[in-house]
Amino acid sequence: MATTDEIIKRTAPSHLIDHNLIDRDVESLCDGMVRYEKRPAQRRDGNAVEGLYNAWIIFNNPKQFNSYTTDMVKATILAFRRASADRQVNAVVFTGVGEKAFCTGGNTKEYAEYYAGNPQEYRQYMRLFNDMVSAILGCDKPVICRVNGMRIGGGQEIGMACDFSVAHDLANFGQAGPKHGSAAIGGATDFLPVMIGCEQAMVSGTLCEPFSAHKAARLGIIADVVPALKIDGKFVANPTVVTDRFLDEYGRVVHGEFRTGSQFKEGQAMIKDGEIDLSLLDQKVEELCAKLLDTFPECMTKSLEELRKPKLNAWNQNKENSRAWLALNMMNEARTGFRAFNEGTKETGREIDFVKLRQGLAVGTPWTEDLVDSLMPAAAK
Ligand SMILES: CC(C)(COP(=O)(O)OP(=O)(O)OC[C@H]1O[C@@H](n2cnc3c(N)ncnc32)[C@H](O)[C@@H]1OP(=O)(O)O)[C@@H](O)C(=O)NCCC(=O)NCCSC(=O)C1=CCCCC1=O
Repeated sequence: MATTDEIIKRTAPSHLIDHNLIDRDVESLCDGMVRYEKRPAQRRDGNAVEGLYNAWIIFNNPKQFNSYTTDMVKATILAFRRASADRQVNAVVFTGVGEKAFCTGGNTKEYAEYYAGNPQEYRQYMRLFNDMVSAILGCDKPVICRVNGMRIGGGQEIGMACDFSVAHDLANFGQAGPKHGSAAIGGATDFLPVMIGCEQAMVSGTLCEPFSAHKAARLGIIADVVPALKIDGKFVANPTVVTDRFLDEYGRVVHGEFRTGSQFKEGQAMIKDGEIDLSLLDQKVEELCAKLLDTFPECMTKSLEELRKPKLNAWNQNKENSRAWLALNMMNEARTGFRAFNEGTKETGREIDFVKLRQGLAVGTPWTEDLVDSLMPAAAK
C-alpha cells in the first residue's frame, strides 16, 4: 500500500489558484502598521511542522496604543482574507506589538482631526470597520486574540469577534464609547450580552469602567489568563488585582477586582520595578494552536461557523444600522468627545464636563460650534 507521502507526491496538482483579492503585501497598505507573519505551526511537543503555519496579524502602532487608522483597517481586512485563503495556514493569532496594548480602538487623532463633523466620511470609514469585524467572524481558520495589553473600545470589539482570547494578566478590558462621544455599537453591544449576559454587558457598555484580565476570565470574555510580571526572576500575579481570595467578608465575589488605596499603589510600584515577560502568553497561544492543528480541518471550520452564530447573527442584524448612526453621531457628540480626548492632556483631562453639557441641553441649548468649543477640557479650566 502506498504511503500518504507517496500519494501526496503523486496526486497533488502542479498549479493552485490564488484566491486572494489582491496580490500585495499587507504591510505595503499601511506603512507596516499592520504586520502579517507566517510562523511555523508546532506540534504539542513544540516541534515545528513542515509546510504548515499560523498567521500572526500584528498591530504595529505602539505610540498610540495600537489604535487602528483607516489604512490599518484596510490592511487588516486583507490580512484576514489572506490567512483565510492560505492553504498552509491553520490558525490566526491576532495581536499587537509590545506589552502595553493589544488595541485601544479607533484612532482618536484621526477621528478628531478628520472625521469629526464629517458624517459622510465616517460612513465610508465604518464600511471598512464593519468589513474588518466581518472578516474576523468569517475567517475560515480559528482566530486567537493574543491579548498583549489593554483591550479598550473598538479594540475590545475586534477582540471579542475572535474565537479565543488568551491574555496576560496586566491587560485591562473595557469600552470607552459614552465617555468619548461614541456608543459601543461596533460589536460590543452585539457580543457582550451573548458572552457575559445582559446585566454585566450593560455595566461594561455604558459605564465604561475598565476591568482586569482575571475578571474578564471570570466573566467569560477570555479563555485563559497568564502572568506577565516577574519579580526577582519569578512570575507573580498582577499585584494591583485581588487574586488571593474569592469572596469578601460579605460573601461577594472579589476575585479579579482591582485593589484599592495603598494596596493598589503598592501594586503599581511593583509593576514599575518589575520585569515584563510575555513568554507564558506565547507558550499558551502556541499550545492552543497545536491543539487546533490536531483536528480535521473542515470539521474545525464547520464547528467555528456554528459556534460563531450567536455573535455573528447579532452582529449582522445590527451592523448597518450602527454604521449609519455612528456616521451621523460625528456631527455632535462624537465630534465633541473625540476632540476633547485628542486636544486634552493629562493636566487638563481628556473628557468634557458631562454635567455642564447635560445642564445646557436641559434648557434646550442648541449644538453650535461655540458650545462644542466651550466644552473642550482646556476651555473649561
Ligand atoms: C484608557 C486609555 C486606553 C489608557 O489611558 P492612559 O494609560 O492614561 O494613556 P493615555 O495618556 O490616555 O494615552 C497614551 C497615549 O496614547 C494615545 N492614545 C491612546 N488611545 C488612543 C487611540 N485610541 N487613538 C489614538 N491615540 C491614542 C494618547 O493620545 C496618548 O498619546 P499622547 O501623545 O496624547 O500623549 C486611554 O488612552 C483611552 O481612553 N484611549 C482612547 C480610547 C478610545 O476612545 N478609543 C476609541 C473608542 S471609539 C471606537 O473604538 C470605535 C470603534 C468602531 C466603532 C465606532 C467607534 O467609536
